[in-house]
Amino acid sequence: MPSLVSAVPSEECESELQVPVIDLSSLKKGNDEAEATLAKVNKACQEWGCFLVVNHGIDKEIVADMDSATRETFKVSKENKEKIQGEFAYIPSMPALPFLEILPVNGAPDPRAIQKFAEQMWPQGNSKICKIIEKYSAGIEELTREITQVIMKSFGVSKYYEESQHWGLLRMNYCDVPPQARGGLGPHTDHNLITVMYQDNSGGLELKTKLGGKWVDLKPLPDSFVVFTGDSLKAWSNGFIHSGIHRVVMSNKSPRVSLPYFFFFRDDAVVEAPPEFVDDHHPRLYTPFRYGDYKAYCKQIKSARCEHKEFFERESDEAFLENFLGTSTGRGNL
Ligand SMILES: O=C(O)CCC(=O)C(=O)O
Ligand SMILES: [Fe+2]
Repeated sequence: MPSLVSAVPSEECESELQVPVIDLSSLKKGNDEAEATLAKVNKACQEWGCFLVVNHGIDKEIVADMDSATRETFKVSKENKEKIQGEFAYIPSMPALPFLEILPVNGAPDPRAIQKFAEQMWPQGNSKICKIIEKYSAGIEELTREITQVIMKSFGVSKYYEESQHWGLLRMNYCDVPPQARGGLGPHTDHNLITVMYQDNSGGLELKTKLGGKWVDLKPLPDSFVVFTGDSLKAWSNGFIHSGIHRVVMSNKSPRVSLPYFFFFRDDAVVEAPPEFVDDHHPRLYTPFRYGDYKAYCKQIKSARCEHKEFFERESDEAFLENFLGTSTGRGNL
């Protein structure tokens, strides 16, 4: 399979330090253009674990409405936000998450789940915000599935994409840093397959380069979404796909909104690299594991760390996946 080329960052990436921008509309054009875009996606996954998408098909009005709806939602009382409980609960600002609040919209884009969410936030519900979240989350769900398939296609393994194996979670992030302070979200990788994220124009999002470990600004690009490939895809691709360390560092800015849509394996799915990723030169790096076990492992460690301030600043020198599996191997980012 031609895509199995070990990732060595090209000079172009090293010098310009610019995360690749993928024009999704080019995939629907002639074969040559589509092939070139797939090659770019493949390279971005191997070298960066991150890319931006443009011409993705989600109207900018829907995104702008969702940005406003998110700001409106965070204005509700803490008591109401705390009603969001369960596996994915409201997370108030914590010592390791200075000035960041996180609200999951569990069950979106299902309209009944969104209505339940709105009723928890506002006693009378909020049909306007429900409609906005419905439209946005349906769009981002479809886009995320499309991007997942494009990534798999770029590695020649799209036959393994199974609609029912995956699900998504929309989260609202709100970061309000007081004057003279510094805050955000500490360095981490995402544990899911991919994350497709809107960020407003505040800035502050950074990605660590795979080789060299330099922090690169993921500057807001109008009408784009940021895509991170996570630990699950790294394991599933036998280490070919990179899981990029990223963080948010902000000071002296007006409140920042971001909307990550996390795409997961189902808990009982077994994450196992298909044979296309394994050969004599690329032995199997990760023992197959049940995704739910890995998710629980990460959650336990992360929850404990939220209480400790040092985890905001601390460099993520730790590889969750390798520690979970008790291996010390990896391709490139350890
Ligand atoms: O808010 C951001 O820009 C990043 C969020 C993020 O990395 C996460 O929630 O995992
Ligand atoms: Fe993240």
